[in-house]
Amino acid sequence: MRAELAKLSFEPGVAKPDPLLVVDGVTRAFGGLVAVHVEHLEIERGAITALIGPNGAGKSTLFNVVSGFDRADSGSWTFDGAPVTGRSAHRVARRGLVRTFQLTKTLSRLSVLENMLLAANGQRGERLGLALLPPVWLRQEREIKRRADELLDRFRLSRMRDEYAGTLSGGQRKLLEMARALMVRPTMVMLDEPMAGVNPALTQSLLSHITDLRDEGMTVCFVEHDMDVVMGISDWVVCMAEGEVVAEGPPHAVAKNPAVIDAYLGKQHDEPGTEPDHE
Ligand SMILES: Nc1ncnc2c1ncn2[C@@H]1O[C@H](COP(=O)(O)OP(=O)(O)OP(=O)(O)O)[C@@H](O)[C@H]1O
Repeated sequence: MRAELAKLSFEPGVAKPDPLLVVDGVTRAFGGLVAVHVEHLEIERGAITALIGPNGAGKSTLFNVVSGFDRADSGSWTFDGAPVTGRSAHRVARRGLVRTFQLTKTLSRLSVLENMLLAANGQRGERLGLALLPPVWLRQEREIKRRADELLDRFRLSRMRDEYAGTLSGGQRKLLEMARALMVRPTMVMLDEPMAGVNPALTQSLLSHITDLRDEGMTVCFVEHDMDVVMGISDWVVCMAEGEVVAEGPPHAVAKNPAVIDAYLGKQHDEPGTEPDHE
């Protein structure tokens, strides 16, 4: 349905042909600051959606709320037709929605493989009865290891399998973060600045991993500040400013959208100390 996106009206909150995630009336405030106030947002299944907006626009907070890492003050959201409002991150992940973090969650004093196995935690032993039966448990253990090795191979981290994760470069940590997210075989991944701090060679590799995931049918939503990256791989772009969705559309339409230009320029103009001197 990706091709259908170009036919939509490019309005904030526009209905998508086949939405996987649907957000309604979600608000989240910190003290007096309304970090997120999203009236309606649909994320198309099987597409790459970029979430852009100036610093403090509410992008990470929205990711946190829908993925179960933070609570909303109001609103609801559904994933693949099922209500997931207020569910824990663990339960949301079991439904197929997984997020990664700007600062990766890898544990430096564990090996790369152990980090992968930890990400699968919760798959095993979900049903206590089964978990108590050693053969079943062992079979699951083997399956989880096989999945981890397959992903380490895919992300070219096999060489590092038994090294401490702390020895990985920044870019390799990002790859590991993505590989870990895939351990639970999600249908949608939310990537928070997957390219930040990554050298140009690995950026290319990360970008092709993201498009490969989409081409295999996964839904990808990612927060990104680098507009070249956004333009290069997104099927659709959502722009937030001051907690709200201010524009949506295909990359080139969004780049020209006055609300988007305002969001970025307005931020600069509002910055204390950047006012022109009228004296
Ligand atoms: N735990 C928190 N406590 C207090 N304020 C918070 C908290 N988390 C976020 N905020 C505030 O909410 C607003 C939105 O922050 P958020 O991190 O979601 O923005 P963002 O669009 O992801 O920004 P960036 O691009 O800089 O990561 C900001 O003003 C931020 O300071």
